[in-house]
Amino acid sequence: AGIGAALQLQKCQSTTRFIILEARNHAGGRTFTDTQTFGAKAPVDLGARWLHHYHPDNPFYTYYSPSDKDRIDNNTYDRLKTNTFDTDGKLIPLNLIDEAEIIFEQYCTIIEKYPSDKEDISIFDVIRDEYAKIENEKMRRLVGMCLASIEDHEGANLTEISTKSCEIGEGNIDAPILTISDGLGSFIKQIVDQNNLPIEFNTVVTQIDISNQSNRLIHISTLNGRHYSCKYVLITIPLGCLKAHSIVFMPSIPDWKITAIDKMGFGLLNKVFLQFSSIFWDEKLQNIDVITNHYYQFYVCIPEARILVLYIAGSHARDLEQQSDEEIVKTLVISLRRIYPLMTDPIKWLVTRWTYDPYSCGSYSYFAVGTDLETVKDLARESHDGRVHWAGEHTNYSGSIGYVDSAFESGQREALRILEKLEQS
Ligand SMILES: Cc1cc2nc3c(=O)[nH]c(=O)nc-3n(C[C@H](O)[C@H](O)[C@H](O)COP(=O)(O)OP(=O)(O)OC[C@H]3O[C@@H](n4cnc5c(N)ncnc54)[C@H](O)[C@@H]3O)c2cc1C
Repeated sequence: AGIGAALQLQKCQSTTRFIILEARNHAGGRTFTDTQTFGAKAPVDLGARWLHHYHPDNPFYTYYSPSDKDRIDNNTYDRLKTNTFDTDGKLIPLNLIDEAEIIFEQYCTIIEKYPSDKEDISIFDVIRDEYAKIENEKMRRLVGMCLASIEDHEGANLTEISTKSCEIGEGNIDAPILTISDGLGSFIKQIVDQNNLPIEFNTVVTQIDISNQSNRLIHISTLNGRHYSCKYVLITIPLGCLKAHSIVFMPSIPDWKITAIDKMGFGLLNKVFLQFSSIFWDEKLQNIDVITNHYYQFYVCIPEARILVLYIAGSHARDLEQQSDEEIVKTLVISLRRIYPLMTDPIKWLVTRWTYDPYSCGSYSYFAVGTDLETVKDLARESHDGRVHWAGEHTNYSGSIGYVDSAFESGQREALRILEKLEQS
């Protein structure tokens, strides 16, 4: 969001002076491509990997021309390029998956048709009775897996997600999805470098003082003892940091915004990267889904780097964060070995723990039970006499929320507002 705003402000730099204060030692926030752990030839995105809504309306469209190495898909899941294995390690035939998907589609229709005049309840509460009716244990597991894919997408448990609002904020979901081979984080970094954006790295903002009425200047203090003054400030820190009160506001954030911050859901999606000395799975596969007695394991395959990436969300992700890397890897290897008895142990691994990232405190926002578009509008609405502006994926009320392009669009939106005010003053 900060980068989107900065590019917009840069267009009018002759009249507007601005600076981005960034806590980390690099740009991109939740888009970061790691080229160290597995080497420069095996870049991995620790946060966002896919550029969704990839069509000419996407603000990134003009910034990037896909190369032959990149991929453009209609979906991140292709059933023909996915193998699904049951608890006994046996491959589940496609016709059973199809059957499960038909039931899942019926649930989606029930969710969509939930009456708008009824009290909001969780997705799970809406389908609970139908789900309980499935007598065949295998089918129950398969439908459960389809349901778990929603949890993966939202970063939250079905018991937490709003039935009435879950469809909002997806944007043009049918538009293609771009996978950049060098990493989405590398692409965002490239935009920052090419445009020479004025960023002060390693600058953790701790306090924003808007109380001075005499000169109408806002005073910003940072952890490394620096002070900045400005007319307007745009806050683009993640919702997780707002929930954790990581910046002190003087006077404090108004109650209506605090309510929105507290109510809106901020989910958790983690990734576990496992690199092997050789590929033991079918090289053509895009995904491997494994049903275990504890949770569903969704792997994305990166054969060119001999890597499998586990995506895990919600409470399972929170539980996993409590374990050591070695414990996590051991559990995953045990369930994978049931399918591939001859596989070797991974040679390298990497586990993300987004909850404990102090500059994110989770992964991305979702509509928690009881929230709606008004909540997002409150998150976006300026405060403190119009001098404090707000952007970030969680504020993008006129498009999608939770995505990289959502964040960028919200930054552009607020930059235009600030520019308008500066022009009028
Ligand atoms: C595991 C994971 C997978 C994801 N996958 C996808 C995907 O495939 N596609 C997709 O579109 N989206 C994905 N997302 C979501 C996407 O990454 C975010 O929606 C988007 O990057 C958010 O951008 P933002 O500008 O709102 O926040 P951020 O990118 O988090 O930027 C906020 C910035 O504020 C900085 N900051 C925080 N606190 C302070 C402070 N006190 N002082 C100074 N600076 C501070 C942070 O360091 C950060 O740089 C994923 C996210 C995660 C975590």
